[in-house]
Amino acid sequence: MPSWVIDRYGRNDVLRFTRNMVFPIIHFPNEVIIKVHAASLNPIDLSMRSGYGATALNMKRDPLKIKGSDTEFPLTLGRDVSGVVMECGLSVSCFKPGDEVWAAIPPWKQGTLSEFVVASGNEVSFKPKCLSHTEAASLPYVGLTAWSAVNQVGGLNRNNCSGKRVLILGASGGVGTFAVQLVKAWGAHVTAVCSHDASTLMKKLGADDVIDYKSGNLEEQLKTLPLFDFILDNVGGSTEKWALDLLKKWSGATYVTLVTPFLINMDRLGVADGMLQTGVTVGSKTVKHLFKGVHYRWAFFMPSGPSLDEIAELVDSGKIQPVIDQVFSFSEVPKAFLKLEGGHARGKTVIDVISKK
Ligand SMILES: NC(=O)C1=CN([C@@H]2O[C@H](COP(=O)(O)OP(=O)(O)OC[C@H]3O[C@@H](n4cnc5c(N)ncnc54)[C@H](OP(=O)(O)O)[C@@H]3O)[C@@H](O)[C@H]2O)C=CC1
Repeated sequence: MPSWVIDRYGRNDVLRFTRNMVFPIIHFPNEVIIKVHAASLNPIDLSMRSGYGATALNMKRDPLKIKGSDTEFPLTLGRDVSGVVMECGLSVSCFKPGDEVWAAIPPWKQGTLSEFVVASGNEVSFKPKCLSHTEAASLPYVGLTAWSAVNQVGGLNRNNCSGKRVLILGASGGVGTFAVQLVKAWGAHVTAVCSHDASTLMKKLGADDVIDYKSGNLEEQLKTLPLFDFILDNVGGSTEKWALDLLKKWSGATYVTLVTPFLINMDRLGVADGMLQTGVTVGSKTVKHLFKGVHYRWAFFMPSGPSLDEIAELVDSGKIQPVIDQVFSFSEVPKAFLKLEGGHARGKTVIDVISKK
């Protein structure tokens, strides 16, 4: 089947189009095969192209590897899919061939830059009815990441979010544009931090305050605002040195970052030492900030069909809309990677897998 694959890690020239990728088969009774209509790219695709996370991901891939090949290559990138169910394993009762579905495929599985992809039934959900496949493919990975950070790790939900002051750093990208809409839909007061040229988009998505991080000292600008109940950090780096001081103290206020050294530590130090290092880092930071009266947390993308069901409801009720930066045809996948690599995302980079171009 037609797929974009890599045979080694590296820069953009490692991407290779083939018509001869082996058609996927159902290994476990809970799996479904999806015909991919559209996919999208995320920063993790760029990182994985260069070998990021290979140590940990290869451990998870092992059960599949022993079924045929002794390496992870040829490896297909791409995490998001919107498409149509082609075949279901024997224990799949929620879906049948012909259903229009969406999913985010975890990074240890073969990806969606391909004509077909295999997913576990519990990773799949019915596509929002109001969206085309192209629109739908822009949401699962960033939506589930934001859901994990805001809801599962941060503890915010539709019942407790009303009136809470939420700060989103890096609000103009894939995760940020979703997170702004999510907490706004739950009634929060949202402060979005982005470049000046994204401020109209942020207002359109519902942000109450928009701060341009390039105009003057960001920390000083944010200190002039009332304290926050929740911070989502999509930027990382030096931000966490000062951002936690913007939280209300001793009130359960939480800072959640998506930029963590979890997989890098394992690539650098091996699995055991990498996990140890990660545990020590997150543990010491959590305790340090707990003594200062605020919560410090890391969050990760979590594949989940049930969470996608909830996201689909928000989409179909008009509370969350896809934010698409640019759409590429399947033949333009390398160009789409270069676009993503250029940074300054305003929402998502989408691939129309079955377009005729
Ligand atoms: N832990 C996990 O499981 C996951 C982690 N992530 C991570 O979260 C981060 C965000 O992901 P995603 O939204 O998909 O990325 P995108 O590339 O879509 O967006 C990043 C956005 O941040 C903006 N930006 C860059 N620097 C700053 C800054 N200093 N302050 C404010 N905004 C800034 C960029 O625009 P501009 O430069 O023009 O301002 C861009 O709009 C990435 O680092 C990603 O790796 C994502 C998913 C899962």
